[in-house]
Amino acid sequence: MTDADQARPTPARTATRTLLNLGNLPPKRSGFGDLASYQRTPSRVDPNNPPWPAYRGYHEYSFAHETMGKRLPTILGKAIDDTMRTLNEEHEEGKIKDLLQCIERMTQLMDDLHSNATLRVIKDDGEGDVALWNKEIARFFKGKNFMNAPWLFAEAYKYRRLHECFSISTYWKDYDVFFRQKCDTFSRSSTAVFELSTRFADPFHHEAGANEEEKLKAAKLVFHELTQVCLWGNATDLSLLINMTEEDIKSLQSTGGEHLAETEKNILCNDLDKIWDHLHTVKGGRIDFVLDNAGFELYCDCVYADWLIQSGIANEIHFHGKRFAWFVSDVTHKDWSWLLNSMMYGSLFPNASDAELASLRAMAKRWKSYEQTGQWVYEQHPFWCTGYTFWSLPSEAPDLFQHLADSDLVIFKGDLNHRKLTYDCQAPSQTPFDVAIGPMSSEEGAPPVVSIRTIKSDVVVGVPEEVTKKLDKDEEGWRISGRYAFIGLSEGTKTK
Ligand SMILES: O=P(O)(O)OC[C@H]1O[C@](O)(CO)[C@@H](O)[C@@H]1O
Repeated sequence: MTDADQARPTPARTATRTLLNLGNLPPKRSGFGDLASYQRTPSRVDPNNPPWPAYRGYHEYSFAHETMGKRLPTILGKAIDDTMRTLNEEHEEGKIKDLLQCIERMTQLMDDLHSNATLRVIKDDGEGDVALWNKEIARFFKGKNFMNAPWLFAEAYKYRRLHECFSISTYWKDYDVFFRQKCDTFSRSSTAVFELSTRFADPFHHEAGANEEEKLKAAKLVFHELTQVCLWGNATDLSLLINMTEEDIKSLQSTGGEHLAETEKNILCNDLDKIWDHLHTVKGGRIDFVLDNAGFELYCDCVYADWLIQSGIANEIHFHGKRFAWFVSDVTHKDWSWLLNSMMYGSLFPNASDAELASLRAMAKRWKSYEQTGQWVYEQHPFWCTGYTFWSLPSEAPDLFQHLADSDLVIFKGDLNHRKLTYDCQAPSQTPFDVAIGPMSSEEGAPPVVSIRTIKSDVVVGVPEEVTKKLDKDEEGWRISGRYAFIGLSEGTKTK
């Protein structure tokens, strides 16, 4: 019996059973059509039963299988190595013993992953999300394990359990097992970092004597290119690229105009023009970034946000990060501060010229001043680190929804946010983006929402069926390669 069958209400039992002899009719056949083409009625959607069938770890055809079976244990193994390294560098006995217990808990988590254990509740570690987690487990995932729970939930649960290994300790509550990797990748991104800083350190200005029409045209061109810089910044994903060389990093970080033009054809759903039509009418507004990865991607997001302020479109930018280490490279407050401070004071790039370093500092100085004046605000709502998809955002985090509703545009960065927006299920690819994100587009007060993602997992919406069918046929692995991308807009209901 499939999960979908299990969720169906049991029909009322009839008093007597009538057995018909159907011997002359054609035999019963199974396997009619593709399960994925049936949409669940909205009232029956819940975290274990998405609008279309979920991806689950036991689905060997999906990236869920590879992730749950191989990638997560590898990531956890590396996390244990990192913690051992910290242990070897520590000198206080109390802290050493405490950290050893964290390592024991990580080893237990590894056993649970390997043995496909049942998902237990999260221990009360005083975090603001415990009630949300345990309510969801009790209501929808009782008795489920890592492989048969929907992939999105099981994967998020693993990162929450990893956090718990530390959050219940005495001295290591905020320890980030991925911090070293995140810093290291940024410091190996010098080519692309300086490509941008040397262009954007000087305040943005229009050509002298340009008229309004020319200014608008120029702004549109910058918008087009910077949005793509912000998009391809999402390609440097540490959870996928476990042992990246400097050359790998360089080829992923496309910031040059020529490369951008070449890669624009890989944006399978491209609402850039529609987004500009909306954005250029906004003056001194508020834009929100629901962040994805730290380091280079965050740096690109900040360059973009800086331009949004300088162009007069926005006067306020809210950045939404995670409260703790999440999906390897997601931004935490520590990553945010580290980026700005290492740009300003660090010496991460020993081969850089004085002019390059000066350009980086000039930008960091301006970004820090935005923070001081309150034009840039960093936030970290507990909801972002739960297993809920964003279909549940209005109901499970109404305060956050109301807050986002005040924005002129909410930009969701990256693959994971895209999975959460679309319920990470097997929706037909031609499903329009605003249909796929459900309440985030239809709820009263829903703000305009943009998803900017390089495609790194199975779910694809907003793309004609013939395009995905051809890719499925011709290019194995295209859904996880990060070679293709998505930039989609939902206008929301605010202005309607
Ligand atoms: O950093 P991003 O763009 O959210 O990508 C995260 C990656 O990890 C995944 O969650 C799979 O583990 C996918 O969403 C994607 O492959």
